[in-house]
Amino acid sequence: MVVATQVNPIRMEKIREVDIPVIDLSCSRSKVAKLIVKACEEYGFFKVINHGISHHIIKEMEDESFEFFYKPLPEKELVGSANPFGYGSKNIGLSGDTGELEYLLLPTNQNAIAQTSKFRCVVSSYVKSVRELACEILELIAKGLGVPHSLFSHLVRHFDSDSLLRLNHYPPVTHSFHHGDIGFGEHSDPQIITLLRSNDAPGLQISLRNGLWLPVSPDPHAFCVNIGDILQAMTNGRFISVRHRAMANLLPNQSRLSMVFFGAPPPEATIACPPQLLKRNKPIYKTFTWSEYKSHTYAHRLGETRLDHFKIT
Ligand SMILES: O=C(O)CCC(=O)C(=O)O
Ligand SMILES: [Fe+2]
Repeated sequence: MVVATQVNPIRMEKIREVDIPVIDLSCSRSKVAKLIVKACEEYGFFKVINHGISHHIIKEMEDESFEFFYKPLPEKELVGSANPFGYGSKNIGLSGDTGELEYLLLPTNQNAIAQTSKFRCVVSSYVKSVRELACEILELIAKGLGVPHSLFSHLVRHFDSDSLLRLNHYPPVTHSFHHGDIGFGEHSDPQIITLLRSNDAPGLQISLRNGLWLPVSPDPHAFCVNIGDILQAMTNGRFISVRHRAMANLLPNQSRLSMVFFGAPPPEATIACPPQLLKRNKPIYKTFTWSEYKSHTYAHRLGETRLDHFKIT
């Protein structure tokens, strides 16, 4: 006897709820190291809480940033255009990309921020704290991967490290903008690691492997951490340099501010996957210097997958 199977005419597809990993840095180092490596492999993105950076340092940096952005345009322009450091509005980079934001690019090396004004003092203590947190995270990654402790962090601690602080201000857009309009276009960050802190206005989204965009809920008490292209190259593609974007700020009365630290190598550092991480695999990427990578990045559009150019074919 043949029993007819009942076919449900409506096929329900359960879209898996994706939770962004939130990692509590006050847990044991070995547990945290494992969780971070897993997050870097699955998403290239996670949040950290209990990170140890004082609320006071973050708040002062936020207040000073708003004070700068609320100045009249001619005053903001006095700091020079954002090439390589200074003020920019709407134009992102030199290849024609634009966005619904204004921003300030600041150097992070000790000499450049010799303390002469309140603003520079505040930047200096924020950078010091966030650089230390970035290096701690890189050391936890090294532990999780079983490679020497300072394999990645020494590049960011190096005196000539090309690390950068970027302050992004997304004022509320006033004209004909719609839900879904972009504030800062899709890209991956070229450096080693990025630590982003935003105020409580939403906007950041990350791209999942299946091509869906996942909004990241704002949390002023957490830092968002994302893997950059250099760490994808140094792990031979094991870690994902996550593609992300920021949506235009449609809030009627609230500005969005993101303060973004990019941990970068010194210009002449050679970037290659160390033998311990290659195991028996062939290297995917050619060896290059950070300065070569940066030149390539700046000569191309924001949305390009710039690391592909360095693939061994
Ligand atoms: O403001 C944001 O949330 C994203 C900014 C960003 O991706 C960047 O500055 O590289
Ligand atoms: Fe970014």
